[in-house]
Amino acid sequence: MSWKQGFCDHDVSCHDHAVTVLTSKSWWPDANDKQTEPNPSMDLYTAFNSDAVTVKTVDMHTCGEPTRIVVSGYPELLGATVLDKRRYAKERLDKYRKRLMFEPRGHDGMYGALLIPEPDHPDAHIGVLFTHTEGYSTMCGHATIALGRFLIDTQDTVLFPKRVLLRPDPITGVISLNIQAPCGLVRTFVKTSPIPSSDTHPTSNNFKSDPSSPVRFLSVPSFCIATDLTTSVNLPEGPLPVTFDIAFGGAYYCIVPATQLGLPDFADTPYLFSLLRTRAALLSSTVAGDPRFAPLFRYPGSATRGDLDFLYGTIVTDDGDGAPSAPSLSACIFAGAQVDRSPCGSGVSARVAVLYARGRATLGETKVFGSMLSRIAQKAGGGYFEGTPVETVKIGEMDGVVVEVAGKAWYSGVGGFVVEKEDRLGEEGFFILAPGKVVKKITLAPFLSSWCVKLLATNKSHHYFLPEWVKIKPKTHPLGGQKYRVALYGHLKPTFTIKRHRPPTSPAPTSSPPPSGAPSPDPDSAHCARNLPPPPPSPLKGTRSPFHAVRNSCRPRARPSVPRRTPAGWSAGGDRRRRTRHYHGGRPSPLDVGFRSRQTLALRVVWVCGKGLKRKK
Ligand SMILES: O=C(O)[C@H]1NCC[C@@H]1O
Repeated sequence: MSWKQGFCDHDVSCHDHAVTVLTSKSWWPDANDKQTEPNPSMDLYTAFNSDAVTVKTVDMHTCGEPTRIVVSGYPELLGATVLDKRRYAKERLDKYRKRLMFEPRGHDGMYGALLIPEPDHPDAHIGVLFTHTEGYSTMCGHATIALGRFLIDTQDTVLFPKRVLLRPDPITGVISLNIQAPCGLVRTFVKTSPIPSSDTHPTSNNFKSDPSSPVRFLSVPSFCIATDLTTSVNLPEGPLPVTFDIAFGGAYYCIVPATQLGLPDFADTPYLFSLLRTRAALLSSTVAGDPRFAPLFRYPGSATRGDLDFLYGTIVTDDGDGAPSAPSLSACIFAGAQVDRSPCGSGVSARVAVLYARGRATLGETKVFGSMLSRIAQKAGGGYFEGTPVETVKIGEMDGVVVEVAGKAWYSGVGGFVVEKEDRLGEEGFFILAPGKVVKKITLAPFLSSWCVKLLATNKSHHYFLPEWVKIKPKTHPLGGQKYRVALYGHLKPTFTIKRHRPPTSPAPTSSPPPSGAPSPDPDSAHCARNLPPPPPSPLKGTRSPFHAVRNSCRPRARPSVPRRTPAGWSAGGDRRRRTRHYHGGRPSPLDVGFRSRQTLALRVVWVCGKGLKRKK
C-alpha cells in the first residue's frame, strides 16, 4: 500500500508547507524500505492522523451549509495578492479542490475555505479563498460566519499568525476580525467568552467564540444593478418568460420570485424543490449566456481585473420583504446547480440592496431571510440570517449599500483525507451529474464496454467523472434531434440533448417530416442530425462495434420504425431494458466520433425524471 504525501504531488511548487510535513517513511514505509504494509504497531486511525499523508480539515455548518476549512496539507497558494492566489489555485491546484469537494470525500453541496495566513490587504488579519463544486467564489457569507468562530477558536499560529493581535472588547466581549475575501475586506464581529485560565493554551489569548451568539459581518458594498429585466427560459414544456433583478453582494446574483419560474410562492417540498433548482440553473445559464446582460456584470475599477465579473447564481424568493414577523424564504442555486442550504450571506447582502433600491427597506431596518431548511433549523436555535442596510456608499457611478449580515455556525467534525496512489477514481474525485445541472460540453472517452460508455463531462472549470459505466438509450427526435437518456444508478435519469461542438463540415442530410402528433423538435437538439462528418473507417471493421447500439442514432426517423438486430447473447424483444440496448443503425452519431478519438461535444441536461412534466404531446 502506498500513499501520497498530503495532497502534494510535487507537480506544483509546494515547499514551505504551513505545517511540518513528516516524511512518509516514518509513518507509511514504502517498497523501498522493503515493507509495504503500515507499521503494524500503529492502528489505521493514528496513521491517518499523520501530517505526512493527510489533508486535515475542520468541518462546520452554517444553517446546514457546510464549510470545510483546510488546516494543513494543502499545497502552497502562490501569488502576491488574494486574487492572484485565486487565479493560481484555479489554474494549477484545481485537482486538490476537487478532491475535497467532490465525492467520495465531498458531495454535490460541498463548500470549503482555504486560508491565506499572509493577506495583502493592510487591514486584514487573514485572507481566504472559497471553494465549491464548480470552482472558487468571490464572496461567501455562510463561510465567513463559520470562519468567524473558527478563527477565534483555533490555536494554530502557523495557520493564523495574526490571531495574537485580536482583543475582545472589554465590555461586550466582541472581537473584530478582518477577513480578506476575493471581493475585498469583510469586517467580521464575533462574540467571545473567556476561557478559564487553567484551560488556556500557551499561545491563546484566553477567549473562545460563543456558539449561542450570531457572528456578524459587513461585506463589501452591495449594489442593486438592475430591476425588472426580462428574458425567456427554455423549459422542456416550452419557453417561459421571466422577469428578474440583478444585484451584487460580493458576487452577482439574479433575484427572481418563485412565481416567475412557474412555481408556488416558495417551493420547499422535495419535488417542487427539484423543479426550482432546475429552473433557477436554467435562468442562470440563460442570463450568463446572453450578451445583452454581460455589461451588467462589470465590477467598477480595474483592480479586480475582471475576476468578479460573472454571474454566480440565482436566488429564488417568495418575494417577501423579510419583515422579522414574516421572514422571507429563498433558495440560492449557485455555481451551476449547487444548492445553498443556508439563507446565503452574500445573497442576503444582494437582496437587501434590491429591497433598499426598491424602497422596501430603510437604513437600520433589519430584515430576516430563511432557506428551505430554516423552518426546521429554527427549532434547533437558529436557521435564519439577518440583513440590515447600515450605510450608503458610492463606487464609481453606482450607489451601493453596506449590509450587516448575521447568522450562526457550528462545528460538525474534523477530517483527515488521504489518496492512495492506486486510487484513480478518488484522485480527483467524481461528481454525479445533478438533475438540472447545466454542463457545457461532454467528452466521450475512447474506452467502452458492451452497450455502455463511460462519460466524462467537462466545461471550463468542471470535470464530472461519472464513475459507473453508463447505459445510453438514444431517443430519436422526428426531425433528427437526438436525446440520450442516461441511466445513472437507476434512479437519476436525466435526458441529454447532444449538440455537435465543432462547426458543421458537411451538408445536411434531408430530414423526414415529423409524424403527425409527434412532439415538436427541441431546437437545441435539432442540428445534431445535420452536418455530421463522414463516418471514419471503423477500426473494428468486421467485428460488432460495442458502440453500434448508438450508431446512426442521429438519423431522423420515428422510433417504431427502427429496425432492430439482435446482438449475440441477447434475445430480441424480451424485457424493455434489454431492448433499449439493441438500438443501432447506419450513420455514425457524434458518439461514434467520440469513440475513435476523444472528442468534445456540447451537452445540456434538459430533463430529469419527474411526474407530469413531460413535453406535451
Ligand atoms: O452564504 C453565501 O454567501 C454562500 N453560500 C453558498 C453560496 C454563497 O457563496
